[in-house]
Formats: sequence, C-alpha cells, structure tokens
Amino acid sequence: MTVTAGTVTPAPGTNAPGTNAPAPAPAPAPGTSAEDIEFHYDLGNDFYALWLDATRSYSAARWDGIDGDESQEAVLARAQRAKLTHHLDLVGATPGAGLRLLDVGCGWGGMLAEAVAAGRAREATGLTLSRAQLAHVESLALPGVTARLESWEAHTPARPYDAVVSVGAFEHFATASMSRDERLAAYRAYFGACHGWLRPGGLMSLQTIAFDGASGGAGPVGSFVASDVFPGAALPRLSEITAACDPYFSVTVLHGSPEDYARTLRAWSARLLRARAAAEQLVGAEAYRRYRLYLRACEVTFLRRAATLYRIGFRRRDEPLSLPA
Ligand SMILES: C[S@@+](CC[C@H](N)C(=O)[O-])C[C@H]1O[C@@H](n2cnc3c(N)ncnc32)[C@H](O)[C@@H]1O
Repeated sequence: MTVTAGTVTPAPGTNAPGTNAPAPAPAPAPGTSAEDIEFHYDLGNDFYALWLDATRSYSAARWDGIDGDESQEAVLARAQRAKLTHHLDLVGATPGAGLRLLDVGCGWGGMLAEAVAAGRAREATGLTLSRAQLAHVESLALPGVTARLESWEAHTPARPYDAVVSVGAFEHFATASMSRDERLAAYRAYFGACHGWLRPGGLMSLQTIAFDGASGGAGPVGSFVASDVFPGAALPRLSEITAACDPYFSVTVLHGSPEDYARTLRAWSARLLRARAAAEQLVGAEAYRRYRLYLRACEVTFLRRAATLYRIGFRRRDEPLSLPA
C-alpha cells in the first residue's frame, strides 16, 4: 500500500492492514463476472423502465412516512428518492455540500443524478459492469457526473473522494461457490479499497441484502435465484460485513429493514403485472414469467425474515487496524 499526499493508493490485499509487511497473497476478489452482470442487467433498459420508477432505482426504497398506493409510480419514486437522500445525508453530502462522491454499482444513475441536482456533490463518479446501464447514464449527460464501465477492484482515482456510497452492489462482490474465508477476504479487499479511495475522515454508506435466517442460500428459492436470475451473486451475513470492515472503518449507523425490500418488491411486481403486454413484447413470455416469479419469491423471503436489508454508515479509520482475519 503506498501513501501519497494524505491518501492511501488502493492495493487491496497486497499488504496487511497496520503493517508495512507484504501480505502473503493477493486477496481473491472474484465477484459476479461481467458476463453474469450483463445476463441480468442488460436484458434491456426499456424493460426495466416499465416497472422501476423514474429514478431507475433497482434496490430497496425507504418507505418510512411514505403513504399511498405503492404500485403507483409517483409513490414508488418518492420512496426511492427518500432512500437516495438517506444515503447521501449519511455520508455528509447534504444540499450544497459539493463533495467528491463515488457510487460503486451506480445502476442507471439515480444516485448520481440526485447527488449533483442539489449540489450535494460537485463531482460524482459511478462504477458499473453493465454496458446498458453505462449507455443510459451517459445519455443523461449530467454535469459533474462520470460513469465508468469498471469493477471496483480496478478503480484507481486520481484524487481521494470525500464520500463513497454503494447500494445493492455488495451482493455481487463474492460468489456462492466461495468458502466463508474467501468471502471474508473478498469483502475485506473491498473495504480496503474504499479506505484507500477516501480522504481522512471520509464517510461511507452501504446498502445490501444479507442472510438473516438459518437456511443461508439453501432451498428452492435460493437455487432458482442463483441459477436463473442472479448467477454469480452471493449474500453476506452481518457478521461477515462487520469482520471485513473492522480494520478500515468504524460503523456509525446500522439499520435493518426487511419490510423496505418486501414493499419495494411488491411495488415492482404490481407494476410489472400491469405492463405485461409491453414486457412480453420486449423480452418474451419466458423472461416475463421468470421476473414475476423472482420478484414474488424474493418478497416472501423478506417477509419470512430469511433475508434482510441493511443500511450501514461507516467512518474511515485514520490508520487501519491490524486485526486477525
Ligand atoms: C442491483 S444494481 C443496483 C444499482 C443501483 N445502485 C441502484 O440502487 O439502483 C447492482 C449494480 O452493481 C454493479 N456491480 C456489480 N458488481 C460490480 C463490481 N464488481 N464493480 C462495480 N459495479 C458492480 C452492477 O453493474 C449494477 O450497476
């Protein structure tokens, strides 16, 4: 890890936190492959536009205090905006703050747009592995926004960021075939990279689904989602997230909210059902049915508390701690 001008150039896994000694081996960080990302996210921007909201958020909305028929686009969009501003507030990107912000896994750019619209960020960079998403973000031509077709592992910013957000991407940073130790190493490499990108005192926010029940990924729903919907993805457990971040960050806020994802999935299902004819024309009857099934199956998974949703705030430690893996 090289230290330059008050920041740490990221080289995740190449040396042990808190020491100058080289680490034994680079941490494995093979999450979902670009091909598997494209299998899911490049099904077509027009298809996703049929049932996502205007912010094109493809992650759980924040429903606190939001009333109304959730399947209506305006209500869903309000809840999605509440989610976006929640994360931006959490990292100090309040209106007018003018921060330098990184969004890891920027999707169709909703967070980037919200960040620059109210001057919360002066410069906002988004990373995605989906060509279709990149094309959409570029078509928005948002001032101050840069989108890159790049994995977080390869990202080397010219200057440190003030804040990092990542919403609904952490589920792609490890694969189901990894052992717990390998997953921990991959997550730890991610937090090490974030530490390297951030200025001293920098803040970070993470939203991710996580296993919460006893069954882990086992069972028919898990296998269906893993094989037919999100190949190459894996859910963490909270204990893995906290163990992985500990050398680099202190946790400032932790919210668990499975209801937020159940309600979002219900809203998406209702909207997709209403758009059935257009959806089938765009992606075919089989894909339409598969998506309806996946949205409903995942809703039930959250209602049964087999999985949950976390929103976690972090503060960068000035010096990484040397902790056992
Ligand atoms: C479920 S989408 C969430 C998008 C957006 N944050 C939102 O909430 O709408 C997951 C995103 O993570 C991105 N992603 C997955 N693995 C990635 C990686 N290794 N590096 C960068 N982005 C990644 C995908 O390309 C996609 O944009």
